[in-house]
Amino acid sequence: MDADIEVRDLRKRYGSTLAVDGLSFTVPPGRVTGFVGPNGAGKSTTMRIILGLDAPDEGVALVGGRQYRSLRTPLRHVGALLDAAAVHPSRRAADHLLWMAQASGLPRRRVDEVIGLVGLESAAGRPAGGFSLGMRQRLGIAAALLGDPPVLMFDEPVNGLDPDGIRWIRELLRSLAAEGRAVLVSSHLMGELEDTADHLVVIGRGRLVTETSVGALLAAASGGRVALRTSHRTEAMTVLAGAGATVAATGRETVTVGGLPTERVIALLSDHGLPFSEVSAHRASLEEAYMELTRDAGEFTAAAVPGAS
Ligand SMILES: Nc1ncnc2c1ncn2[C@@H]1O[C@H](COP(=O)(O)OP(=O)(O)OP(=O)(O)O)[C@@H](O)[C@H]1O
Repeated sequence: MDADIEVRDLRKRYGSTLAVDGLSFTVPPGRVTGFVGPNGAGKSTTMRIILGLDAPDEGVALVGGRQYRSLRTPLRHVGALLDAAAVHPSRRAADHLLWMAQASGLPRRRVDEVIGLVGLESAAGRPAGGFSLGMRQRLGIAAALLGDPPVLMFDEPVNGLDPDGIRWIRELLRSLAAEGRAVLVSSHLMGELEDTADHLVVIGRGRLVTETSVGALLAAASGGRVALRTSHRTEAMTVLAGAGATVAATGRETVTVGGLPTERVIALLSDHGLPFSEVSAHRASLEEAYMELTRDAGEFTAAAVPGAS
């Protein structure tokens, strides 16, 4: 079976809300694909449709070339973490996994394996109702991994986690992709995916904004700009802007400069006796790249910032 997800011309309406509006994208094997868009963009709806939990009005969603509902043992094809709270509170973690494994004809030893993979050994015999959010996320991930599936989907997996939990999930996602699996991970915050995703599917109001590699997006957003650190920020900005540069303050002592080569920036500062401690090629953050990407899409930006006009 192919390890990929294919979404083609998907459309889904709830009453007067068009949640997904003609969306198409693919999630190939061997990399982490970030699924990004503001709250309400249609990410969860798309994931639910991929998992057969909701039916599209138009279009198809395929896992390994097949519709979810046609899979006889779905856990072996795709694992998903959509809602970490979806475990009966009085059920012990190991029993929850065993029940899932038995329903899919998976051996009991697989339960112990996934408990080990997510580091829940010491809590496996306890009722899930007493679990912290981080432990519930781990249990949800253990369930997703149970069938050793080639395709994995995680809806906002780092929501509410502490820095250790976030680091753990990032490393796990990367290692699952390195094993050749197709990994789709959603987030409404671009920055969260900076160190995790290789590729991005960006959506807004149910429509595709762009499908791009993280590297290409960052390179385009960094586009020949120079990062400058100086204790004389205001004076430096005045001099550089006077020479035709586009300047933007990024911190108390930091500025990005567009439209002038590095040598010219250095020459201008030196000519005006302005000290600087650092001049380097600017590396945009994913958040900056995202803002740039959506800046001209007025409708999309308005959706990203409720109440903005
Ligand atoms: N079952 C439903 N009934 C009615 N409207 C719904 C339903 N599910 C989603 N919607 C609406 O569809 C739109 C898309 O919602 P969805 O949850 O898919 O977005 P999202 O990108 O996952 O957002 P978030 O980042 O907040 O999770 C929203 O306007 C939402 O209110």
